[in-house]
Amino acid sequence: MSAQLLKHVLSGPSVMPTSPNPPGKDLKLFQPKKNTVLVSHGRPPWYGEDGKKIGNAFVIGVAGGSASGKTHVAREIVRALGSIPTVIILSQDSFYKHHSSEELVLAHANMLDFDHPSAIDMPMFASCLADLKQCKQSNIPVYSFAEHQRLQETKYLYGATVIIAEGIMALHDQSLRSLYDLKIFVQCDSDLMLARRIKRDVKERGRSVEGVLDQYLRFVKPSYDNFVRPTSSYADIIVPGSNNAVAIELICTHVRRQLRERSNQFREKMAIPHLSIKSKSGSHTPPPELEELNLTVHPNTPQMKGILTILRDKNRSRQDFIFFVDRLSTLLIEHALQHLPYLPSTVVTPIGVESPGKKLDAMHICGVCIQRSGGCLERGFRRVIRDAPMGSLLIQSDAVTGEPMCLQVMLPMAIRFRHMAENSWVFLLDAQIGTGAAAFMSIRILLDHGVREDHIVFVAFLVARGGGISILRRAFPEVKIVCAAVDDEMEEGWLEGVQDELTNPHGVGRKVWVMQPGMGQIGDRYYL
Ligand SMILES: Nc1ncnc2c1ncn2[C@@H]1O[C@H](COP(=O)(O)OP(=O)(O)O)[C@@H](O)[C@H]1O
Ligand SMILES: O=c1ccn([C@@H]2O[C@H](COP(=O)(O)O)[C@@H](O)[C@H]2O)c(=O)[nH]1
Repeated sequence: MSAQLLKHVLSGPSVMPTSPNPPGKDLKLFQPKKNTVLVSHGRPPWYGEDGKKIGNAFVIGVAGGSASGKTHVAREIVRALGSIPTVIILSQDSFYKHHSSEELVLAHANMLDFDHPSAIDMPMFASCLADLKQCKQSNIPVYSFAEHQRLQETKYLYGATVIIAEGIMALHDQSLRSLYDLKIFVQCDSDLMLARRIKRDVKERGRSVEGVLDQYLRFVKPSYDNFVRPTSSYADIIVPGSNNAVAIELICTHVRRQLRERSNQFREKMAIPHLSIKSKSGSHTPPPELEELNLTVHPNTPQMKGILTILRDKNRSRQDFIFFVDRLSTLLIEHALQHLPYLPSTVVTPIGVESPGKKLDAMHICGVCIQRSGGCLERGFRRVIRDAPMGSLLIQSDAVTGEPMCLQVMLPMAIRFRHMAENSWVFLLDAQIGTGAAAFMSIRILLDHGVREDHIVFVAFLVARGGGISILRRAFPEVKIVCAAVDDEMEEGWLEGVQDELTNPHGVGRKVWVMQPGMGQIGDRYYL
């Protein structure tokens, strides 16, 4: 088993991975949570150079009787996959329907049938699963076993490479079966299932032994015989409900092979054919003409030149650097506001004159900074656009392949819900666009959520003309890119032995492909 400890990301800042293998944690005791995106070393690109998605998430359906061991099998698969980037165990239990007060009275008397296929909201389950499979976000319902009720809240999920959907009826409907790449049925003796269910429901679901037995005889066993067991004929693999380590290893070998076939050396494609004119590697490709790039470059006023001169000066103090970065980000965000829609608006002035003007016509505006250096633009953003929610994306290069890896997605509410994302304007903030790999991934994440391409305004201090910008422009021509300057001169190459707390705490052998325009490592200069 891999030594990678899976981490729960997306449920709060405290769960950011701090190290792939924290000391003192017993991996055997580690229980992968259901309905949570589990991240090991990050998610590699799931799209090609054209910005279009390559394939879908790999979806496994796991059915079987109640307490047959479906959750156990799903968790063991996650554990055995170990370093697979991002996994969700999606539980069918979340999709039990909302119950009326009359139904709740029956439920608490063990008289409500939870084992009939009609008890589960199959269309909703299929639609959430289909969204996740297509790399879109989903806000799934939350169900309380203790209350026998669907709760008000929903759970936001996004970004899994592998999805394991488990439930007694997971193979029942064709609409679900058509979404699976692999169908599993967990086969278990009825007496073992009953014994496990009594133990589990008393301990974890607040039930009495008598109640569990009543419900079992009235609903659970007949339903197993009539609806659940027959679905085993749809399964690709029948896994025993106990002693199933060999079956699980076989499944994992299959999944690993499938994922390998889908991998795609993205960083190389972004960087290699577009070497800069001052490349250290000696290869020369003419950079694109500025007009071709369709950038919104801030007018090169003397004041702008002055700020850029200060920021390019490697001998400037950190205090100066921070002060002028904040000024520059304020100016750039002001400049970027020209891309938002405005409506005519007439006001009456204090001297009683009607004055025709404009007012902003955007429903939701939010900012998303690409960590860490995108955070340098946050202060400017907040100064100009008051009260706009901010989110962040953590994207880092893989230590071995150099691929951009998505480690954390913390998006504002307006983007988490698709209907709101479709009406949102998003300012994506990063200090510079070099290889363009992080910008590419961030734009793709927003598009996956339903943000319109022409509603994305990317704001960066500098763009490297010979970097990935032309590929980025070709892939996402509608995105507005606003910058202070476009640099021909930049440093380019592999940075070796970089130490960073998240992915490579010891700094050994880590190589990062860098293309840095004239301000160098802006995040380091601002924060360190
Ligand atoms: N292969 C197994 N070996 C030992 N105990 C198991 C195994 N599979 C499941 N169990 C135990 O049985 C109980 C029910 O399993 P669970 O996976 O929750 O069932 P399901 O999801 O099918 O309802 C749990 O307490 C679990 O620890
Ligand atoms: O409110 C509820 C909802 C469901 N159940 C029982 O749960 C099992 C399915 O869950 P497993 O994790 O697959 O065992 C099903 O047999 C229902 O009877 C419940 O008791 N109360």
